[in-house]
Amino acid sequence: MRHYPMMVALHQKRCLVVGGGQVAERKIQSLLDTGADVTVIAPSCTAKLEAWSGEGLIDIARRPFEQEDVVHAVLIIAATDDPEVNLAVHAACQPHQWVNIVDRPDLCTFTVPAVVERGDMQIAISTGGNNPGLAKKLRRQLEEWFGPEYGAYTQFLGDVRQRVLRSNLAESQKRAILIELLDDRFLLWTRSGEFERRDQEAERLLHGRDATDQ
Ligand SMILES: C[C@@]1(CC(=O)O)c2cc3[nH]c(cc4nc(cc5[nH]c(cc(n2)[C@H]1CCC(=O)O)[C@@](C)(CC(=O)O)[C@@H]5CCC(=O)O)C(CC(=O)O)=C4CCC(=O)O)c(CCC(=O)O)c3CC(=O)O
Ligand SMILES: NC(=O)C1=CN([C@@H]2O[C@H](COP(=O)(O)OP(=O)(O)OC[C@H]3O[C@@H](n4cnc5c(N)ncnc54)[C@H](O)[C@@H]3O)[C@@H](O)[C@H]2O)C=CC1
Repeated sequence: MRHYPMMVALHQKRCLVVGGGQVAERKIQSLLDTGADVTVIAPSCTAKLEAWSGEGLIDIARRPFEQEDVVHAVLIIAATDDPEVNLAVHAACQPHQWVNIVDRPDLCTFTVPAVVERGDMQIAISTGGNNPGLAKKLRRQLEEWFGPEYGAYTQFLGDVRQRVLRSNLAESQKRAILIELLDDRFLLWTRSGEFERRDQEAERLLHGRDATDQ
């Protein structure tokens, strides 16, 4: 059955990760980027997880998993190296909880995609569990195509779009500007650091005249 791709707001949501190894660390990194409230249950953790705990970014309970640990978590990831423990985590979860069992794709109610991250712009890649290595390879290829400028570019497009939508322009004019805004020149100016030129052109679009005329 195909999974539904969605971007989930996890800010301050309680997330439980059982296991504190390399795989757990990778999943936790992306959870922290969302502002999730992350608790880790594991007898031993990687140095990075210990460091995050020291900085107050995550809570670690340094002991084996217990069934009651899943209570109150909206999202649970079982990432231990013991298949039986991972199964026990799955068994403890309720149907309304989002569950990822790292060694049992068939039991996952969500899986984690490979992600190209450029500020607010994200490209998520799933292979439907067929080959995570392919997702990783495609992520690396796309990272070549979508450079770091896409973060600032997305921000710029968001700011101008908001101004267009809040303006008193006619709907047809708004639509025309939003289409024009996606012309590659704005991307190229962002890439080359010509922000003033880019922003002036955006002003010209918004006001229908040369911004320097003002
Ligand atoms: C179903 C899923 C569940 C989930 O974890 O959410 C899952 C399951 C499994 N992964 C396994 C192995 C590997 N996974 C990776 C890497 C990643 N795995 C990720 C996601 C997913 N992995 C979900 C499906 C995603 C999709 O639809 O494609 C990525 C994309 C996201 C992330 O984890 O952050 C991340 C790349 C991030 C990046 O670099 O961008 C590598 C490569 C490496 O580590 O270098 C290997 C070794 C090579 C190999 O085995 O292919 C195994 C066998 C374990 C064993 O051997 O016991 C299972 C279990 C099974 O398949 O049975
Ligand atoms: N889905 C994915 O992306 C991938 C999944 N895997 C699977 O993930 C598993 C874990 O891999 P790694 O993180 O590399 O292993 P690891 O050996 O680095 O870490 C295992 C962790 O599990 C913890 N643990 C063991 N028993 C526990 C218990 N009873 N309660 C709580 N924590 C417990 C350990 O303390 C340790 O922190 C592998 O066995 C493999 O099956 C492996 C690669 C990718």
